[in-house]
Amino acid sequence: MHPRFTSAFSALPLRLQQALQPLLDAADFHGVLHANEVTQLQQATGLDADALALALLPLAASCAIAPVSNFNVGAIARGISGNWYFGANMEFRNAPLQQTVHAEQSAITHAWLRGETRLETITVNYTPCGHCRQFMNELNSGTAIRVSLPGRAIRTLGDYLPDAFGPADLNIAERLLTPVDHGFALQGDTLQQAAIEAANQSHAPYSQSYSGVALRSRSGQIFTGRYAENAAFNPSLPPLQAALILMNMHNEALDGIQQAVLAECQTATLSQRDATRATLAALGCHAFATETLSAIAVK
Ligand SMILES: O=c1ccn([C@H]2C[C@H](O)[C@@H](CO)O2)c(=O)[nH]1
Ligand SMILES: [Zn+2]
Repeated sequence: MHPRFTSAFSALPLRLQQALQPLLDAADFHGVLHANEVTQLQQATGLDADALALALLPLAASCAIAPVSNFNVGAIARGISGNWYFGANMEFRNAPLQQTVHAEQSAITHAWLRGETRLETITVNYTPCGHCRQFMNELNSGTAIRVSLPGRAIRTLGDYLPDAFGPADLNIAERLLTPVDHGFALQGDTLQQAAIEAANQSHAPYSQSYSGVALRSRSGQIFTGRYAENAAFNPSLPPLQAALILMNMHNEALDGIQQAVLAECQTATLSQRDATRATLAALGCHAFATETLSAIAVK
């Protein structure tokens, strides 16, 4: 298993360790537990789904990158497919705190990028902050998503976010996780096409400034991220952060990005370009060159 899991793994109940070991040892373990694996783990441990997710939280929290706070937050998003997705907070040295990714955003975006279309429950090791509650209120599950925390009764987002402000207040019907295709033509090389494809699936109903990012990692793999806007604007997740979430879940070091492409419309109201370049530079990636910078998606 990846070394970041070993310490948390060794503190898990023995039966859970035994059932988990082959899954974590698989070379293709990328922070997802498929529905059949979840069932298998429940059978082996006798835990119900909620208790199992709580027991697994220390593993998700092991994926945290928190050089500023040293505060590791782990989350598990549970989709209607039955698949579970790990998430963890990510902080970036030499960048503003605003670039931080919260564990809940990580787990939700992880699920979204892997094609999950609705979430039922999110399990987190700390009470979700206001920013995360607002981020979750963008989901197509609305305030019904179940929120499970250690030592607390399960409640819904509605309980944690009463009198919520959300997309409906701006007369927006689109919701996060409902599949969309903005129809921009794919063009350019593989990385550019991946970025455009991500922009096509981005959630930007407030600005229509669709955007996507594609990163080529040290191992040569491509990771894409979609922009996820929020009705309250500030909790929006930039496309670079989404791609970094996937990269982190794939055990790839964030400081090993070889090349990055941002796809966005030149005529859009908003631009991710400068913020993306700055955060990439903070990660030591300067291959956000002008020629690859603006893989302009053409409708
Ligand atoms: O709901 C929360 C609250 C905080 N954090 C992270 C953000 C930051 O990295 C650290 C300190 O706030 O904890 C989360 O991931 N989720
Ligand atoms: Zn938060």
